[in-house]
Amino acid sequence: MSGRTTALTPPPEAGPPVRHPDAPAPGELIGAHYEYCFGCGGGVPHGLHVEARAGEGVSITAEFRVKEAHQGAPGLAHGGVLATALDETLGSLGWMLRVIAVTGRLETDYLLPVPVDAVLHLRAEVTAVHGRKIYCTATGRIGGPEGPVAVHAEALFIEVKVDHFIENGRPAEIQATLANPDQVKVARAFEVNP
Ligand SMILES: CCCCC/C=C\C/C=C\C/C=C\C/C=C\CCCC(=O)SCCNC(=O)CCNC(=O)[C@H](O)C(C)(C)COP(=O)(O)OP(=O)(O)OC[C@H]1O[C@@H](n2cnc3c(N)ncnc32)[C@H](O)[C@@H]1OP(=O)(O)O
Repeated sequence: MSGRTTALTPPPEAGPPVRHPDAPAPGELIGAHYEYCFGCGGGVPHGLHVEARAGEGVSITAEFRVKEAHQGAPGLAHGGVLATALDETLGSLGWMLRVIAVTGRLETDYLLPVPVDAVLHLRAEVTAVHGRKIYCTATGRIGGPEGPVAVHAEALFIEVKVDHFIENGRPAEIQATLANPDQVKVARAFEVNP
């Protein structure tokens, strides 16, 4: 495709991604990383409620059902919402590498309109890693897991420590999160000590 930025092309020194030995088994459901995450949290009524599963290698599969609250045009999903679904799926790749990573850059191609009530079948994979930089791609298909590609993304995620959230998040939510044992368990899964 044209117009790609060089920032999304791994440098020659980049290495292949390595699945962490403690990564969840293929097919295993990956729960929400944060209850109030707009992408995956159960505590957000109009959120996307993306449901992700570990894939083979360093990959993730996920599903997102487009709801009325996600429209941009009559009966069609908003492009930003679809980018969120891709971003969320890509973010879950951290579970396979056992690192926390945030989106640095996300480029999205919209190939087909996605109607309300459609299920977007998502798949993301890491293509290369260079230091803290994680190069990855994702697709969203409609009509089934093997259906036509409706959206495609290329992204660069950057590894961060849990301090990234503690230093930058609004204190009220950070304190509530650190007081929640389930949430601390999620952070521990990444071998960090909040
Ligand atoms: C307290 C409780 C904690 C709760 C959380 C617990 C657990 C979390 C668990 C799981 C998380 C799991 C899943 C998450 C899933 C989905 C969420 C969706 C993902 C998101 O929605 S996440 C939100 C949006 N995201 C941001 O909010 C980032 C804002 N941003 C920054 O916070 C900084 O910008 C940062 C940290 C990215 C980098 O800052 P920095 O100072 O650490 O590092 P630096 O700038 O040196 O960059 C290092 C190297 O990356 C290159 N680089 C950086 N940015 C680039 C860009 N845009 N384009 C091209 N290259 C880029 C540089 O060029 C350099 O490259 P080089 O090393 O070659 O020089």
